[in-house]
Amino acid sequence: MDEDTTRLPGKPEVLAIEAKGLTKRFGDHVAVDQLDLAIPQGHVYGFLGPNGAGKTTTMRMLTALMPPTAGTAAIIGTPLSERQAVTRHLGYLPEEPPVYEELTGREQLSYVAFLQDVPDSVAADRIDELLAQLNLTDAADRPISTYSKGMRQKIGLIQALFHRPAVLFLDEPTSGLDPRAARTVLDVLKDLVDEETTVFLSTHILSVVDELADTIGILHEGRLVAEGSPADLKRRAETGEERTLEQVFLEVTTDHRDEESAEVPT
Ligand SMILES: Nc1ncnc2c1ncn2[C@@H]1O[C@H](COP(=O)(O)OP(=O)(O)OP(=O)(O)O)[C@@H](O)[C@H]1O
Repeated sequence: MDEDTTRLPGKPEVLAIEAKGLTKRFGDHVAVDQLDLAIPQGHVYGFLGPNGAGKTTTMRMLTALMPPTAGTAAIIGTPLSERQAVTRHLGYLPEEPPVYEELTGREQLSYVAFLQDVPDSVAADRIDELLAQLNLTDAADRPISTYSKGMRQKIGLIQALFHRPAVLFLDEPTSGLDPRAARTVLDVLKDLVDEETTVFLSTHILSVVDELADTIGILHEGRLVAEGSPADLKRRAETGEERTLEQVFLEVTTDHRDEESAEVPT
């Protein structure tokens, strides 16, 4: 039988991110509780939730950095258990981007290119292009130890997208950025989405997901308590009344521990 279900007529396209019953326990504490996700390729998924809701833990599991306690997940159809294969499909910008303080921004990116087997001739041009796109050219040859938080964040973003991954996981990508720098990063993300990159974006900045996300998922106490398009979430099903994303967030992140439903609340 043909394994490639993407090419069979009538069969659904392989999902960018699929999770079934994904669960993480730390001792008695359930940080992520039976999470199901089905995110199509090319989508932007905005992942919201209060502090401690389990967002970073979810991203660490989906990027194969932390094994789940239970459940399964796959990136572009490759199960997380096939760690090497799965990491080729994905890029990850964690909250604290991993960088060598003593290297310059350019050297750090050259090192990343080397680790990713990108030939020097190709890497140099791509590094120049990305540094320019993120307004880092002037700082490129200074040690990272002299960088501001926002500059580090941009280097972290370049690292995450350098190998042109199909799926990009971003933890607070605009954290520490001034409004102009945040706009630059959002424009870079929009270009990636135009090229069919799937973006899984965790942030506390609601306007960012409101602008970029095709689907928003809200996590509370490890459970997905709401999921839908920004427009659907903001429209009350019963009355058609409009509300802000902030109102939705505040409503669905009150105590939902005993509720089973992950539907859009009305
Ligand atoms: N390594 C760990 N050991 C024990 N508990 C952990 C560990 N990592 C996370 N937790 C706990 O799991 C829960 C979820 O944490 P997580 O960092 O995933 O939340 P978050 O939604 O990313 O929060 P924030 O918005 O504050 O970054 C928290 O209660 C946290 O204390």
